[in-house]
Amino acid sequence: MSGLVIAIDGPAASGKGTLARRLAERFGLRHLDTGLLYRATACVLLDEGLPLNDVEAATAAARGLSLVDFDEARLRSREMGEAASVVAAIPPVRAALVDLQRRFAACEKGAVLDGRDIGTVICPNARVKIYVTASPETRAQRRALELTARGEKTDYQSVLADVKKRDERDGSRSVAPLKPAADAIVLDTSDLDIEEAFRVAVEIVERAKR
Ligand SMILES: Nc1ncnc2c1ncn2[C@@H]1O[C@H](COP(=O)(O)OP(=O)(O)OP(=O)(O)O)[C@@H](O)[C@H]1O
Ligand SMILES: Nc1ccn([C@@H]2O[C@H](COP(=O)(O)O)[C@@H](O)[C@H]2O)c(=O)n1
Repeated sequence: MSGLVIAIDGPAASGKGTLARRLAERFGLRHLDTGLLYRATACVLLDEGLPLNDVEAATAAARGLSLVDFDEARLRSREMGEAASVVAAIPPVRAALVDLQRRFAACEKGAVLDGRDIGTVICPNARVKIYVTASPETRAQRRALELTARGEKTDYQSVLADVKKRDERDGSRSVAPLKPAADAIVLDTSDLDIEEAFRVAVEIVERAKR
């Protein structure tokens, strides 16, 4: 039997990265936060002073990515999340990143990947698919707290506007739009703290392993 591939998808700040990291630790698997790939692609364009809709430059940046060069703290800024969702809507950029993600998932033991299209496009045969969501207001509150703790100047209303804009852009693009796979289990964390959400996610994985 092939390895245990766990696909975690969901909108911005829903808590999928937190769950993916913890599930990887619990089940002894590698973890890939695929959002970092799009953030890193956008970062190359911003650093070179190029527009985010430059298809050729964005595609070349995606093809040239090296996971080891990531400056995670910088990539996780609010500016980079917004820029990532612009380059992520360019079909050749997405195509350039497919193999890298599938190779990561093909590890013998399996892997945990989180993003927007893991269960629908990257790993349609994943043994476990969880679609993590929460209300926009809850997600904005969590993200605003996180950014403030990291020293980024921010306020709840503008983070909420960002979250809604990103939902709209990610959900309406022509290729690999954000949506739950038909066979995903939807986990709404609006009324769950991190521990509660993790307990439910572990149960989902344990059930799928049986
Ligand atoms: N169930 C929860 N209750 C409260 N806070 C949470 C919960 N899950 C995650 N968080 C917090 O919310 C913030 C966003 O979580 P996380 O980074 O896991 O989301 P994400 O979906 O991976 O975001 P992104 O799409 O931007 O990568 C973090 O500060 C995290 O600690
Ligand atoms: N599989 C994925 C992962 C991410 N994206 C796009 O990148 C943006 C940033 O992602 P985060 O998870 O780090 O917030 C996101 O808004 C998406 O536009 C994607 O398209 N597919």
